[in-house]
Amino acid sequence: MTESPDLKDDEGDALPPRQVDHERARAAIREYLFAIGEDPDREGLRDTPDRVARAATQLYAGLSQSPEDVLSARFSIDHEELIIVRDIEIFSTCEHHLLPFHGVAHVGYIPAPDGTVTGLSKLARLVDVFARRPQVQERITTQVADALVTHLGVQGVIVVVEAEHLCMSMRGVHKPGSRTITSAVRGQLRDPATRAEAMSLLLGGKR
Ligand SMILES: Nc1nc2c(ncn2[C@@H]2O[C@H](COP(=O)(O)OP(=O)(O)OP(=O)(O)O)[C@@H](O)[C@H]2O)c(=O)[nH]1
Ligand SMILES: [Zn+2]
Repeated sequence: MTESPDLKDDEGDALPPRQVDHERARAAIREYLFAIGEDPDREGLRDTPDRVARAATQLYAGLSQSPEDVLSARFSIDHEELIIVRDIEIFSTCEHHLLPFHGVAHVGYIPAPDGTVTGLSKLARLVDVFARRPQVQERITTQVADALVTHLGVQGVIVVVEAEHLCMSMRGVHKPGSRTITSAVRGQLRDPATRAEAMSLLLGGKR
């Protein structure tokens, strides 16, 4: 397994990618069902711990993936202008309540000075690497931006994420429909004119 530099221990050393321990997850969900007053042996719930453990391998697949693997697809096309992929659907899990948050991510970047770009789909894959972990929205946003700087050497990047958090909709404060918007901007895209152009392209025609 390759090391994943974005996963660090308390000393800042890189941790190896993590796989879901299926048996442990299954046993924990069975126990959780007992804890909420359910009977995990009743017919409808009998296979639920196993299903939830299998679902966890998808929901948290990003824990075993690293951004540099995704960004290894590179093409030299001598392009040094803004590239934007917007409306990338994003599903993540809030690390506070383990409930979903769902929305869209928009990613724009100005390639490295040598004009090297990555595949368009890789931007969406990069978002998934960070979204498929227990997360907060701000961290996904900054991790995507920083990965493009670190691994692709981009001259500028802007990432905007808009999402609804089910922990705010179906419990707690009970505010369905509220959307949280986060952004991260690096390099040349901090320039006000470039940033304004990027924002109008990112959000253009949507409002
Ligand atoms: N900043 C940030 N907060 C989040 C995110 N997802 C969930 N939260 C918030 O995490 C906070 C946790 O607050 P706590 O007071 O510790 O937990 P709680 O008692 O369940 O809070 P309530 O949700 O207000 O009922 C809540 O305000 C959530 O809205 C996120 O992605 N970013
Ligand atoms: Zn939450």
